Amino acid sequence: MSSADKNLSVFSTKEIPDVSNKNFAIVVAEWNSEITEALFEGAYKTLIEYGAKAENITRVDVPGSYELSFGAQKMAQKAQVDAIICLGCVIQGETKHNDYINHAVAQGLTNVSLKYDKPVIFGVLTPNDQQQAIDRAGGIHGNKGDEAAFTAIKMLGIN
Ligand SMILES: Nc1c(NC[C@H](O)[C@H](O)[C@H](O)CO)[nH]c(=O)[nH]c1=O
Ligand SMILES: CC(=O)[C@@H](O)COP(=O)(O)O
Repeated sequence: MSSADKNLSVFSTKEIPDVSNKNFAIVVAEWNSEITEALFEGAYKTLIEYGAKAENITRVDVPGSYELSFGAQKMAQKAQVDAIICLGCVIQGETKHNDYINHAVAQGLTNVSLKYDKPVIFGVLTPNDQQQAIDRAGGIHGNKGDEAAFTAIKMLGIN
């Protein structure tokens, strides 16, 4: 189904777990910071809106989305961290570089999640151009940061 004119950030608010005592790490890629900062703002706002405490949210910055896996691993190794949200934006260029990054970070985050038995959320935009990124970082298609944060909360309800 086309994403045209669709808010991709609509999600069910049923059965939201209590996360008032849960610790979240948000790993943010610095590449395309205009976009990733908007994703972070959305994720942070959503965590607070659904019960997380500001003092229980830690932010870590990495250079690019490819480094999100390493940043996630460093956070997952911390016993007190309950869930990790990874935010990035990989815009297609002239070569296949974006494909290699996207595949690497998707697999890398999955590996960290399974290795440390903790939710590691893929909040990485993979747009074809800047406008598609803007549309998904607080624009007409919602905010992928909101979705990523809400996903982390819901995953903490799985025991
Ligand atoms: N072009 C983008 C990058 N490229 C940088 C890589 O993520 C990585 O930092 C570099 O290959 C060194 O390991 N990163 C993004 O997040 N977004 C891009 O559009
Ligand atoms: C996705 C990126 O790393 C981006 O800088 C690649 O650009 P290009 O494929 O034009 O080298």
